[in-house]
Amino acid sequence: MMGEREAGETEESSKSRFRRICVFCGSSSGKKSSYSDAALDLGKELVRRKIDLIYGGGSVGLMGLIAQTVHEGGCHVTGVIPKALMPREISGHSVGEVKAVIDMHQRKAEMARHADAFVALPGGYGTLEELLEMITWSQLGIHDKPVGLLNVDGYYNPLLELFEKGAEEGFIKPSSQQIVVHASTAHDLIVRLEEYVPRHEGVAPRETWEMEQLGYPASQNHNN
Ligand SMILES: C/C(=C\CNc1ncnc2c1ncn2[C@@H]1O[C@H](COP(=O)(O)O)[C@@H](O)[C@H]1O)CO
Repeated sequence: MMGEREAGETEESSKSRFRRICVFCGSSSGKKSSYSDAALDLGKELVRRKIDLIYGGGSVGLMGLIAQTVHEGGCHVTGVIPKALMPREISGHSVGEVKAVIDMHQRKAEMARHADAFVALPGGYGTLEELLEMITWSQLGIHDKPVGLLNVDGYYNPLLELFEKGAEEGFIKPSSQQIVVHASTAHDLIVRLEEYVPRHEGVAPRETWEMEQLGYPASQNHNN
């Protein structure tokens, strides 16, 4: 008995608590094929669960792989890209919807506002900065959306160890350690994100952190 589901759908593919997930990932592909495989795998997992993608725009590196996979799978792709990165020689040719924004700050605010959860694939400084800001915003109570690390081939082990050390040394509250959800496969990570319940105390109530107060009114739209 399939109930409300269509033929071929599993329980996982028929519903998700997330409508859109924001993925941060390398503008390069990295040296191991496992990084590209993981980007493709995550893209397929989003499609299976009918989750739309928000990402940094462009077609370079792992960003391009996941965007292409989600787009070809029939889910919506929104690339949020600062005007300065829009020339094709920098970011390549985007798929799906492209939202042009003024700068990196506005990009992050846009991504954060529209996503229901965040996932970081392997990446460099840009990915780390985006990931850490979403963790910090969760810690402060700006949002309570799940933040996940796809720890492909142990790429993020040193960062996870640093977080442990931060807690041991008294810089990260034990209650804030649960903000970061991690797994080594896309399937396991999405399952954990679906189950995530925020348990830490934000520093200030969320209503007092409206994005509008950060200088990015919801009505502001810089589509070209
Ligand atoms: C620097 C290079 C290409 C720049 N092209 C980019 N296009 C779109 N978005 C980008 C680009 N570079 C960085 N980003 C954002 O940061 C994350 C990736 O940065 P990383 O340093 O590669 O990890 C990504 O999530 C984007 O939001 C040529 O390599």
